[in-house]
Amino acid sequence: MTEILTAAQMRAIELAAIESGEVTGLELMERAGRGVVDAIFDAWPDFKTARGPAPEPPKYFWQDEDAYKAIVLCGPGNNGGDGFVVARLLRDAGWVVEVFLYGDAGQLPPDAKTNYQRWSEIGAIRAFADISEEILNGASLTIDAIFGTGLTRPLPDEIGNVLQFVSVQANSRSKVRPPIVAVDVPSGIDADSGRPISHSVIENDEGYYTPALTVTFGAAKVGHFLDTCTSDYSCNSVSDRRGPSLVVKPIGVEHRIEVAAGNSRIVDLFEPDKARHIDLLGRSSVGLNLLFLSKDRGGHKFSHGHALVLTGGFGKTGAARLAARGALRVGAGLVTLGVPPNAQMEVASQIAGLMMTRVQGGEALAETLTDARLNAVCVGPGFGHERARALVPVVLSNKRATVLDADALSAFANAPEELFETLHENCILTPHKGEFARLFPDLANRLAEVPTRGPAYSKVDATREAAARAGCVVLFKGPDTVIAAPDGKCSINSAHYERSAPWLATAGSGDVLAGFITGLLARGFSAMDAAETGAWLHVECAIAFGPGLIAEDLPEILPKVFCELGL
Ligand SMILES: NC(=O)C1=CN([C@@H]2O[C@H](COP(=O)(O)OP(=O)(O)OC[C@H]3O[C@@H](n4cnc5c(N)ncnc54)[C@H](OP(=O)(O)O)[C@@H]3O)[C@@H](O)[C@H]2O)[C@H](O)CC1
Ligand SMILES: [K+]
Repeated sequence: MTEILTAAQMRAIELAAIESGEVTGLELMERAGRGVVDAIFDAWPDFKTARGPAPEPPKYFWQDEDAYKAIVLCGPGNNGGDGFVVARLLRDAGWVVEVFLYGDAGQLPPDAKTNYQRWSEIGAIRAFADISEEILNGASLTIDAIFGTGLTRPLPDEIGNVLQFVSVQANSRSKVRPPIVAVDVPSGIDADSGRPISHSVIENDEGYYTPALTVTFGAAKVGHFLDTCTSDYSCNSVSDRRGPSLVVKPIGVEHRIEVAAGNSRIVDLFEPDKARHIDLLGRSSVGLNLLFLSKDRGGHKFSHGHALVLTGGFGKTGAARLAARGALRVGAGLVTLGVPPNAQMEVASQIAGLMMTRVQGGEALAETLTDARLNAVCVGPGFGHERARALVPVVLSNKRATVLDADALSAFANAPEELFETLHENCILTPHKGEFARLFPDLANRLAEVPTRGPAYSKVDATREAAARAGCVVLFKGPDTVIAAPDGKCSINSAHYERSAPWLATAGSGDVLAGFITGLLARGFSAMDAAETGAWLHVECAIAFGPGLIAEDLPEILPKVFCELGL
């Protein structure tokens, strides 16, 4: 797990570092600008040479001069200050650089003003009004240093119009365009929520602009992994196949940010309210309870738990069978499918390795659950609303660790409070966007409103509120899956940037996820650990399988993922 920060947390760290006397704001800005230029040269090694010929393939630009040319768009705050540093360093590296400033140079904050002056001594600064399509198209690279973590309100039209064009540039699939590098955060995107504050101004048919590369400082920001910030429109990224890149450059304040297990966490230092802490489930598995996934040599099947996966009726059992297969592969000792009589034949012919028991109504289910060895239940995939309304209360009253998915959630759309009253701390709800809106319509509406102020209401906020209301863990699915516990503990399971897994968007993939989590519950994981580990493994499986993935492949590739983890 990796710590990710809100804009306020990052500001607090920066301030503490400056106030302690260990670094000046100006030095931090210099390191930030240097970080951007280093990241550019890492991403496009040809740019280091400062002069053409244009790299082949791909063609990054239209070159009509010897030197590479950068357009640097600077805003009125410290993000703009970083832009002036980048301009100077690129020029030192032999580039032609054109700088544009939004706003009044006299109003720049002190460190940005110093760097403005340093640049003024070596180059011109023009107003935003002078920017044209021709200028932007004639560059090898555009640097977006307009706004970073300080964005508070909708963008003025003048900036919106430039970003509108940049957006078309970045998103064009028909032409090779000069890449865009965002300093800290793509301008107009709120650093906490990943949502555009300026929605109406810039969004076009192809969506918000996606930089080829975003370079952020010290730690990634929460918004980098949420909502629009993770949309994947760019065809002009560092590597087209991989999609947009996010690079975190150190600026010397990292000792103040929790980086490794055992260190004090940022939240302990700056926010006594531990609930504000947010983890990122990224490439690193550090912090996940993976050792617990190994099976000790002396164990037998009952020492790894017994999961019950309830199925729907005839013709509707596929989803639950996928979940059951996931539960078995993730290591539950036994998995039993609870099947209504009309689906027995269908299930019996397709369940190698699984067991089956007859579960028609509430009485039969209560009887089944008298077996205390059944320690985890999955209910919802392919279940049907009627069956869910009858059986979910029985499952919940038996207080087993339980995953409620799909129909087990939607069936309570008219009376979510009824469901919340019966949930307990060992439950996990796994809604996708539509199911979330059925159970938490007010939170979904708030999330759907176009934000007019930053920090904007985010998927993290909504999931935390939902978990507190439901009194159990909520895993809000999507390409930006957010997992929250009632006490506010929260993580984002990222499937973006170097962990991009677009093939996961396939029918049945959510059923397998519910099965993974149920299997982990059966193995004794706590609800939050099971949700986090299940979601993380789910993405790892998709990455391990790659293109062509269908849901059935997810459980089958899990052994390979386990092997690579050294289990
Ligand atoms: N955190 C670090 O360790 C470092 C951060 N650096 C860089 O600094 C920015 C954050 O700088 P900050 O000055 O706080 O914020 P911004 O540059 O993003 O923007 C603030 C200014 O913009 C005005 N503003 C905000 N929204 C709008 C808008 N919609 N339209 C017009 N103007 C807007 C705001 O004005 P106010 O009236 O709201 O005060 C500010 O003037 C961070 O992202 C990093 O890039 C350091 O350089 C390195 C260390
Ligand atoms: K920016």
